[in-house]
Amino acid sequence: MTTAVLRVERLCKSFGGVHAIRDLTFEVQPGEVMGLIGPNGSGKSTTVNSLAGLFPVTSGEILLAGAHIQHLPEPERVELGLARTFQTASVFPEFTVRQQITLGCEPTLKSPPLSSIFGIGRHQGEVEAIEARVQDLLEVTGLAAVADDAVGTISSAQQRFLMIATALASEPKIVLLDEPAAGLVSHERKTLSELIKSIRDRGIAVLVIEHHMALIMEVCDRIVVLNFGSKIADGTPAEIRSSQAVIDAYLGESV
Ligand SMILES: Nc1ncnc2c1ncn2[C@@H]1O[C@H](COP(=O)(O)OP(=O)(O)OP(=O)(O)O)[C@@H](O)[C@H]1O
Repeated sequence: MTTAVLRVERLCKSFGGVHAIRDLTFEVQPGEVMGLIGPNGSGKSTTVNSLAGLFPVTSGEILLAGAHIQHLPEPERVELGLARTFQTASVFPEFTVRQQITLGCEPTLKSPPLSSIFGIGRHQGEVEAIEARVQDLLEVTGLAAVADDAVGTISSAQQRFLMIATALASEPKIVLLDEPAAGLVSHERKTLSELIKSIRDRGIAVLVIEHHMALIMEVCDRIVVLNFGSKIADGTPAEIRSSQAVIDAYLGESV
């Protein structure tokens, strides 16, 4: 039996009297794309933020490739193979696209912090490997043409792809994508769905939060549905589409 890349067990997170996540259990298998959907306020972002270590959980367990991570700070989770993107682009506008992705490689380096950008104290053996990794990510995310442009000058869609490239630079076992399609137009969403599939084809698991149902139904192998912080369904896109509980809580008759 393969070990799940991510296992969430009986997770609870409360903010004062607000129970944002209640007793949530699910698994993501290696190389699987899992969608996390639900109405506004159902607990999706709280789940991703809890997994990434943005704040402590109230109770429950989080296992990354079989190891408990719920007590670890965010940077250690990244080093162990859990990467994420944010709903809003959080980048350094004065850096070039290439530098921004290079910075994403830092958690995997033996050299001192920021040596990948400033070139001081770098292990020579790492230099070529990093450059090759960054070039590969520029190409896979469609950013090669703007590699040497300042981050602040590229389009908002390109900034979204840059966030994914930066997350992938840490060579994760799983990447958490928080509303990656927000603000994208149709042809950009198509590029995004191809990118998500190519991430899976590299053996990296993906957990994606998204309100754009056509994208979710197309790219996901499995979908977990939340409502009021609790899981109300877990199944294939076809199963989710026909679940009466999901239709009642979230989808309506629209898909
Ligand atoms: N930092 C916080 N402090 C207090 N309450 C919070 C906090 N973050 C989230 N909540 C509450 O937790 C619940 C779940 O919110 P969350 O943002 O996780 O939902 P969501 O499914 O991601 O919603 P959306 O689709 O609108 O992004 C909501 O009731 C929200 O008001």
